[in-house]
Amino acid sequence: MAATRSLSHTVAVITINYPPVNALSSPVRHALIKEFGEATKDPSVKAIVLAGANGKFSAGADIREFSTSALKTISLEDMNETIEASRKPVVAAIEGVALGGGLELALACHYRVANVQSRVGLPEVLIGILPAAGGTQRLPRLIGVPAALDVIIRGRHVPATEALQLGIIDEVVQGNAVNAAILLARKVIGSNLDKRRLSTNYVPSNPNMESFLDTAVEKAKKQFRGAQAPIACIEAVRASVQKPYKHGIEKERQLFTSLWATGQPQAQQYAFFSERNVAKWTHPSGGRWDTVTPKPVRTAAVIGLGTMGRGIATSLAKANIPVIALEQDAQQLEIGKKAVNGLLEREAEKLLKQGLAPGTVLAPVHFTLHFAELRDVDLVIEAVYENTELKKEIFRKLKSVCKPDAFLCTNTSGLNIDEIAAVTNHPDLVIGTHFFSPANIMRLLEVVRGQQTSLTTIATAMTLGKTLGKVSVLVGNCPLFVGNRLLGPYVDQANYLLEEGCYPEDVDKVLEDFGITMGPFRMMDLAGLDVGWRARTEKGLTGNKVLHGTPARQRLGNRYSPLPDMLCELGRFGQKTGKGWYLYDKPGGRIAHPDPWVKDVLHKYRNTHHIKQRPASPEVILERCVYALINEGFRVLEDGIASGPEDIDVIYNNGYGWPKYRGGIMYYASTVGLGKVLDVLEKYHKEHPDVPSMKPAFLLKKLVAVGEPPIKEWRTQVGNLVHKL
Ligand SMILES: CC/C=C\CC(=O)SCCNC(=O)CCNC(=O)[C@H](O)C(C)(C)COP(=O)(O)OP(=O)(O)OC[C@H]1O[C@@H](n2cnc3c(N)ncnc32)[C@H](O)[C@@H]1OP(=O)(O)O
Repeated sequence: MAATRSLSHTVAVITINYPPVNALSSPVRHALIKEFGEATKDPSVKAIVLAGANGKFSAGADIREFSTSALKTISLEDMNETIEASRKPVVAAIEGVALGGGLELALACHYRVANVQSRVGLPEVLIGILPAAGGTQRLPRLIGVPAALDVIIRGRHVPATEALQLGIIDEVVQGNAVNAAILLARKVIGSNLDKRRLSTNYVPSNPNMESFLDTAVEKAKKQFRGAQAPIACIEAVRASVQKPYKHGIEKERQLFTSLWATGQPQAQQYAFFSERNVAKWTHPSGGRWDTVTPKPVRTAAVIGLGTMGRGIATSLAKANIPVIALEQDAQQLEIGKKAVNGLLEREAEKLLKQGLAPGTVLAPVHFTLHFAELRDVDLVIEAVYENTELKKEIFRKLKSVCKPDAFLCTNTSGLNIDEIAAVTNHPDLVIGTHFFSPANIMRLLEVVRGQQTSLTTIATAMTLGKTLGKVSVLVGNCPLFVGNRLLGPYVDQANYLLEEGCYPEDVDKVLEDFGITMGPFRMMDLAGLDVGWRARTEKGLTGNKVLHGTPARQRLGNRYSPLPDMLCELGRFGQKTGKGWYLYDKPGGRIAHPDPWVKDVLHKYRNTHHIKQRPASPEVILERCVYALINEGFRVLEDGIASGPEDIDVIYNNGYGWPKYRGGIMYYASTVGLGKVLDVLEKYHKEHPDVPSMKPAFLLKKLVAVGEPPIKEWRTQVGNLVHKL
């Protein structure tokens, strides 16, 4: 049964029971209407409590139903109207989550009681839609327009204590919310419910309301660049102001329909499910997430307290895993300790605000200089800077101090895991973890399996990622793994565009207008141009190792742009030096100004190399940069480094500022049409055979040849391909 009913004296308790998250699917809506109808008719029932089984009220509408006709059976809002109209008081008992349609259902109830650990919210905007079951109409009526907009546009999960302060919740309890709701229900039997029916109230307004909403639209356009859902949310809330409820509901429906037609909800919902699917990892050997048992990680150690190590140590402590943090000398240890303690204090403040005792959530971090103290930990994360020799030296030490079954992780953004694992006695227990900075905030984690990494090690690292609140993607071991590997051809195209006539701000603008958080040049300035320069110097692409007589714009017969090297040779490393592709007010400044010096250098460079200036159109800039990413994405799939397009998309959405409303790089390719991507790449490659990264990938050609199957079927084609190679 999708919903059950029991009786507690005069109170009927109707419980949604639809694992895993009590989504309000068509069977649930039918069952709720049936149980509710019976409870309403039953003269022995004087009040009703609505609850969710297994400690969760409801995660809202069943997202999988949006693209089916099931949503049209009984609409959520029809159901909500029936509940709100009840003459018997209805109390929502919120445990776990009341999100989206779940909160909208609770808002249709006359009272709401929540457990202190629960969260409520209207996160529809994050999946490209708006709360269209009365949420944009009832919430402003309850808490006013500014507070409602803040909750709706950001789609944030509001902790119960904050929800109480905002007025969303009537009562917060430490214990069982259902028992508390029954008590409240009994108290309010026979009371006047007129004011508790939110749809009958008017939204508080003031003369500045229209301009407040106009400003909100302008802000949202800037902040969410191209995402339509936040704007639709504001327009729906606008329709609630001083208008009858029915008017607003009609507007909600219209906006939902127009949003659906943009394709953004479908892309964001693909992104939502992809994030869940990547947890269901598979290994080329046949091992899978559901057949391998992870080992518990009760204690962990972090080696190196630079930016990454601090974030990782904080992340572990936040997940209630006691940490031993190790540094090489007393001074570094002291600096690291201060930084970690600062981060933990901020976390403690957040917990206090949520009414939670930090001591029960945050585990202790112990700081040390001594490797011997790592002897009992279950898992070590080495997070020293990117240098294979240094990492190997540390892993040699770990081999002699750690217990033999300790898992050893190396945090790297692209070094060879196998080379590091080879210096230990148990390469099967070694795995790569590529955290993104700041590691205590960024959600993405690339988990990198080496040749010998065992399935248990993989399962343990993936589970740890989940415990840390990360979205973890299992990838294979190749230089730069998935995320950074794809950046190579993308940045190359951006550099070539400069050579040919564009300026950094032209290229960045096109990609940022497309929705990418930061264009390639602003991104490089932020990351530090010296990082790539050092790597190119080590590879012999620039610096003293380049053979005398090598043409400036060629390496090993392929096209090469020396422009970034030229900047670095002049000490222009980006934001940190106040100069890079852009000019900043001061070293460490954040506001990028187009730099006349860069323009001048580009003019001279083009003259020196006899390059005819041909500024590219926005369409060409977009295609060259984005299709370069896509093509490398197909190569990553061919090489078995990522196991499906979703993996690549999750990585780019969560670690590289790709706009989620475009689904992901590979999803975007599927919406453009693989045939078109192939044509553009083929044309480019014909004109520039010296840019091998733009040679269309075999898998792309194959998918076009088999009739461009939908993205969910690409995995099968990859499987066939890998078997045949
Ligand atoms: C007409 C429009 C009216 C209303 C619109 C809506 O209500 S839209 C839905 C709004 N709700 C949300 O966006 C909530 C989405 N879910 C979550 O944020 C998380 O799942 C949640 C509830 C916080 C639980 O997180 P947790 O990490 O514990 O689990 P996980 O995310 O892995 O989810 C478990 C499985 O449940 C599936 N799922 C979650 N929410 C929904 C949903 N609303 N509809 C359908 N399915 C949902 C999720 O995909 C997981 O499935 P699995 O097969 O196990 O991978």
